[in-house]
Amino acid sequence: MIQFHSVTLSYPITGTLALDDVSLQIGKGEFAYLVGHSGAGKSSFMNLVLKRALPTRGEVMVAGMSLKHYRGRRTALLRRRMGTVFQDNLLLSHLNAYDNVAFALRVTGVHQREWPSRVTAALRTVGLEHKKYALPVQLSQGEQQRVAIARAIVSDPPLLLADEPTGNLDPENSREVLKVLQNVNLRGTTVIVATHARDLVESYRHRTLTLRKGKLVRDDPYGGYAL
Ligand SMILES: Nc1ncnc2c1ncn2[C@@H]1O[C@H](COP(=O)(O)OP(=O)(O)OP(=O)(O)O)[C@@H](O)[C@H]1O
Repeated sequence: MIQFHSVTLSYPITGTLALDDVSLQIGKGEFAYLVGHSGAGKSSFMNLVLKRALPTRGEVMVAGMSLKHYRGRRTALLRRRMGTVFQDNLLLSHLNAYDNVAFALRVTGVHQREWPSRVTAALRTVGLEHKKYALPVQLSQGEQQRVAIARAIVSDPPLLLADEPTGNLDPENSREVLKVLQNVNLRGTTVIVATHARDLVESYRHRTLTLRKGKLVRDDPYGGYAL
């Protein structure tokens, strides 16, 4: 699903070396954590996969195709095929949970006739079917994050990128969100989670990639937090 071939990212202007000669492969259907101290390069990794940043050297491939070959409209289409969940998932405050999730289908051009079944299924996956009429303000932070996950998966993306998805959550909500991400993975979606949450990485073991100062220093197939 993702291949990095000797990828270096040095940000223009500041010249910061965010990723340094990183090579790795993440297969279809895998669940992988990306861990590392602040500034280690986790978000930069995500930005490269989303083609929000371009490698200074090396090559990034997604679904077997080099991102070099994606331009303009195709880049936009590629991004739409990736679900993203971030720490601060801003739901639209005037829309209820259902409409927030449906909004993702509207922008991807899915026919309106398909919305009810798909939105309901996505809300069911995150355990919030019963809260579909709730506005974001009426939901806990953990529930809001789960709506954000429903929004990210409603268009059935083959790949889900989650950058600090539990960053704002207490331990109980963090575990709920992690379980939801695991369920999404069990349905076949490749899931990559960048996180600082040592307890989650230790409790819910998956392949763990460790970055240190932009270098990939560990790749543990059975997980474990080794910072
Ligand atoms: N747009 C940018 N321009 C210049 N430097 C940047 C930019 N974004 C990130 N950096 C730098 O690149 C390095 C890697 O940052 P990155 O955000 O990828 O780390 P991170 O592991 O995600 O950190 P955190 O856990 O704090 O989010 C850091 O030194 C950071 O200051």
